[in-house]
Amino acid sequence: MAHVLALDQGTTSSRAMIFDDAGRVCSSAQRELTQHYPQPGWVEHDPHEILSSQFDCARQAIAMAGLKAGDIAAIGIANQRETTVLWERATGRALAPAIVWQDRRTAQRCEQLREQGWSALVRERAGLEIDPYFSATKLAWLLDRLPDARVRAERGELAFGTIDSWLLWHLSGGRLHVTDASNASRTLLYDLQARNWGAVLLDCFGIPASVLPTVVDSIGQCGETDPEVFGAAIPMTGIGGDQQAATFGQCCFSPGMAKNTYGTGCFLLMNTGHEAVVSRHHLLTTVAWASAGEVCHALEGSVFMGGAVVQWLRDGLGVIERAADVQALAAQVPDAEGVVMVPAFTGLGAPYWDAQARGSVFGLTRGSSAAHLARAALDAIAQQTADLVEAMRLDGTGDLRELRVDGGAASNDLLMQIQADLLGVPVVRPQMLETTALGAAYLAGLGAGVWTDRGVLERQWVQDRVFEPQRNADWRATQRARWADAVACARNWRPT
Ligand SMILES: Nc1ncnc2c1ncn2[C@@H]1O[C@H](COP(=O)(O)OP(=O)(O)O)[C@@H](O)[C@H]1O
Ligand SMILES: O=P(O)(O)OC[C@H](O)CO
Repeated sequence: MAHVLALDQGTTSSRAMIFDDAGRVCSSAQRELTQHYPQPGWVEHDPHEILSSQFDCARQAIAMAGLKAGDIAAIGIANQRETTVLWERATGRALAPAIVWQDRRTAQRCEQLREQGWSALVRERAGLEIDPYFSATKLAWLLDRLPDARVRAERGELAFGTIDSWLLWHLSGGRLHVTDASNASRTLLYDLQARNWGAVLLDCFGIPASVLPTVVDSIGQCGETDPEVFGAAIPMTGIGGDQQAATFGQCCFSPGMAKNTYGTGCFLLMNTGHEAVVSRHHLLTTVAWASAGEVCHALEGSVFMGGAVVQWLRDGLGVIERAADVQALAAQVPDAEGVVMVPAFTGLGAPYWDAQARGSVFGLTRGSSAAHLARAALDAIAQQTADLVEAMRLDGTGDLRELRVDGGAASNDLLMQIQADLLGVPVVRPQMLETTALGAAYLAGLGAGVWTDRGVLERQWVQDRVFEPQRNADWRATQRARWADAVACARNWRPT
């Protein structure tokens, strides 16, 4: 029996899971990652803690499965995307903390670039919005702020990478400086048509080509681990940004299929096939995966506050003890009774891209309780997702037939029912909710020949529950209109 090791390096934790060739979980290990907030709007990780936590749990997962490194057929990597690391090639030491995708320090620079009129060209070439979310302005910030960094980068002494590149560099003992196309397509520097770094984009963001990794396929061998790391050389045959990996793990292999992951944020990706559909409604065009020179694209909507709203109810307001308690609290009331929450705590992502909007609650009365707030929080998660589905429809993707769901908050039955009601399409939850790690294993297993084709994987996908819509179109229209009003009010509020 063949075994595949999946490394899932996420925003809040590093995870490692071993799967057998029937797609079953043999072992799983996880380590929390320290979050650093050195200034308002800044979010950082220690790149070396990312390495130690990820490698420790990989070793633990191998041991827990009763295996040795030599028994592992392949390693697949799925990672938090956009997060930016700059390191010294000679020593492999990071020059500064990693700037995390949630970090807003380059908001002004992005505004400047938008004012200079770069948005249309960038959207056309990179498929993305000019927003601090993506890597390019984070990397430029490091090159401009760290002593001698720009000169050293131009001399070829420094390497840039998203977390996949950073892990691969150290897994290979400093031999590999690569990234896959799905991660590259989150940097603002990758030209979707040229299928490589784009000279105009490098110019726009002021990035020297000498710091960039080589772009490789998501499926296929890119190298082997240094035997020092796990005790034997293991082929590394799969790489994907975590949301693209989850799309693969959900077996959304055909155009029109979509998944939404309800984690800290919500990330909805729809497979658009070979075509890189450029959105006219502020969604993102992204590489889903690349294999044997073939590229599959996706339209993506990224929502910054998903399950994190529930964390706020827990840690900020203290109205629940555990995230899962939100369901019972929200179920105490039949609906939010006019309370609408817009969770723009860090601005709004797709399709608004409004860095200035702030979290707001509307419609409070003397009768409003914690239960109404909890209900409004779940409504808000589902409404933000409905915004994305609506934008996709306007982009001409056709009507969504069903939405596959995963991530921590997808275990919430009430949220899933609200989602189905607001979308008017079935919401389908698989038994396996760790689809990111599963997707990394699938990419790697296909790359190593553990699985011969995607049909085998489709047969391993098992449904847990389908949530059918229970409300009519009039109800949906009223709810959506109320939400649109609330979003407009939240966007009119300007923080001082
Ligand atoms: N039953 C639940 N209902 C609603 N939200 C939940 C529930 N369980 C977990 N969450 C939320 O889901 C998120 C954790 O999901 P996870 O997929 O582990 O996220 P990530 O990979 O982004 O760290 C947290 O923000 C948490 O508040
Ligand atoms: O680490 P996650 O699962 O919250 O995913 C983060 C995304 O990749 C950011 O784009």
